[in-house]
Amino acid sequence: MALSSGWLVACASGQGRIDMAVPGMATGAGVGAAVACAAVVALLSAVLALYGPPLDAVLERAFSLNKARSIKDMKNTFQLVRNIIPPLTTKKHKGQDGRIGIVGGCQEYTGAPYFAAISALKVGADLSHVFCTQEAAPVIKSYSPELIVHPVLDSPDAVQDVEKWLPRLHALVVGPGLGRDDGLLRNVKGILEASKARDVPVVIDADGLWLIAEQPALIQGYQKAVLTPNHAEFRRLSEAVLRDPLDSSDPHGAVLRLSQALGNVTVVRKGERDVISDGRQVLECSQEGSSRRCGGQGDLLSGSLGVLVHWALLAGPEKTDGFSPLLVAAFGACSLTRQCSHQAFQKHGRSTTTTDMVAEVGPAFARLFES
Ligand SMILES: NC(=O)C1=CN([C@@H]2O[C@H](COP(=O)(O)OP(=O)(O)OC[C@H]3O[C@@H](n4cnc5c(N)ncnc54)[C@H](OP(=O)(O)O)[C@@H]3O)[C@@H](O)[C@H]2O)[C@@H](O)CC1
Ligand SMILES: Nc1ncnc2c1ncn2[C@@H]1O[C@H](COP(=O)(O)OP(=O)(O)OP(=O)(O)O)[C@@H](O)[C@H]1O
Ligand SMILES: [Mg+2]
Repeated sequence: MALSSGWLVACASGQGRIDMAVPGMATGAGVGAAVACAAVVALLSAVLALYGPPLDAVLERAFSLNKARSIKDMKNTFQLVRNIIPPLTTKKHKGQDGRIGIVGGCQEYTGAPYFAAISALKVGADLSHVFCTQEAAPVIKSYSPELIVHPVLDSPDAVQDVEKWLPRLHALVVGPGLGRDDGLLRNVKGILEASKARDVPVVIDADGLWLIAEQPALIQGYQKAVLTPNHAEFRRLSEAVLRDPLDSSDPHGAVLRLSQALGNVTVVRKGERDVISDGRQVLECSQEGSSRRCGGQGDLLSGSLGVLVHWALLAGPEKTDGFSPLLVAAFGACSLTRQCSHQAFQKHGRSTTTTDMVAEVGPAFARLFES
């Protein structure tokens, strides 16, 4: 809606973009004009209170690129995420929108692989497989009938058992709830090598990053890998790969350097702001999240990213306008996770847990990418 004598104000609300026209600025003079101005300011304030901050302010918070790109670029980056999302049509068969594997789940940790696997489904994957230890399998199965659970990770044939599924998987998320048992990590090393040999994209998180810090050569130069370290994991990786204490004064540079040292593997450093780099460009995502730091939010991110990586690679660089598809996928997963956190917190406040965030994946996805 637009009025010829009015202002067009663009706001981002929970429901997406809302255009509102504010009439009356062209006619007033003197006191009349001042009153009209005050009225417009009051009206705008009320509108902003109702619908949230202006779109540009939302985007400014959500994005920055080497501090030099304009708000137009920020809008474009959300658009690039939209570009990689496959259309829902009646012509597809089950599996086409994503068959994602999660490698993780052991005696101690069953929640993490569940959060990653269910998030992949909620984002839009068709099938989610969990490869976990024998003991963890019945527990993970009992959380959800939607997951396909393979109790193979601690078997002597673990690598072959997972390898036979690789031709049918579009991406693998390695590490949520894996634990650090030496035997399990040896099997995961074999699974990573098999995935690289078959060109399967991998997202490496949590204890998968512990393995990479021990043996960076495992992932060196693999262009279909994304690492998603939290604060502690980033420090560990940086110190192992760069052999220097972490420089906390330059967060963008630190991520850029780690990515470069790993041969342009994409790195997503999670934190108050998420910093993403492929060793060439740096993106920052500070989409409004929440102050709740309950466990499992990173698992939601890595599971979502598994799907988005598949979609981005399928869409290809022509849809991502020169950006690396993995960079766009990572930006999408970070903004989605933070938006889930924001929405869940609005409903549940301090009692928010990752289960509440999983329930927000659909609405948050629609708000960010489908409105
Ligand atoms: N429900 C489940 O099953 C879940 C299972 N999970 C699984 O647990 C496994 C281990 O993963 P992880 O992330 O706990 O391991 P790790 O790298 O040792 O970091 C822990 C230490 O790092 C520190 N620290 C962290 N952040 C920091 C910060 N911002 N700033 C400063 N310090 C920070 C912090 O140190 P502290 O404060 O305790 O001294 C903390 O003790 C893994 O398999 C994972 O998937 C989780 O996914 C959650 C849900
Ligand atoms: N201080 C913060 N403020 C706002 N958002 C944050 C903050 N720290 C992390 N996040 C967000 O929380 C999500 C998970 O990041 P986090 O660092 O908690 O991962 P994690 O430790 O691997 O989680 P998990 O408990 O699943 O292992 C990311 O989307 C990140 O952007
Ligand atoms: Mg984690």
